[in-house]
Amino acid sequence: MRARTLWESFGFAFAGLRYAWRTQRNLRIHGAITILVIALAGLLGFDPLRWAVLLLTIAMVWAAELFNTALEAVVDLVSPAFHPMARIAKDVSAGMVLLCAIAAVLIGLALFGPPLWALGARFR
Ligand SMILES: Nc1ncnc2c1ncn2[C@@H]1O[C@H](COP(=O)(O)OP(=O)(O)OP(=O)(O)O)[C@@H](O)[C@H]1O
Repeated sequence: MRARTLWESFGFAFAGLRYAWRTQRNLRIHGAITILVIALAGLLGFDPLRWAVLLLTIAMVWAAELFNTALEAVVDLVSPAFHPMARIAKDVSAGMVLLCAIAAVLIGLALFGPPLWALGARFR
């Protein structure tokens, strides 16, 4: 296979992101939540450590969803017909996304809870 330019490689990566965005409703939901939490973190004046944890958490959920999309495509390619192992592969992958989403909610509570509580206290 011939050597690619860096731009061509980025092009493939963006094509993958575009495909996942177009076909995966969950990813678009993550997109909306990502914009909301980044805006809220900005309003609350997150410190650098809070930003780092927030961005890592967002990346974790997006990466899990993208990996799940890639795995679904591979499973559909090798096993378009029903197969118990195909079901296991897809279910385990869905479990990974669920686990990451639950962790993200808990991390979100830890990150946003104290500053929101402190903000609320000023109005009580
Ligand atoms: N080839 C297959 N053989 C056996 N079971 C399958 C197969 N394809 C899908 N399934 C079952 O159907 C479920 C849903 O699969 P599907 O490919 O529709 O994912 P999805 O619901 O679109 O997931 P997502 O919402 O993450 O895109 C799987 O978790 C699995 O249990």
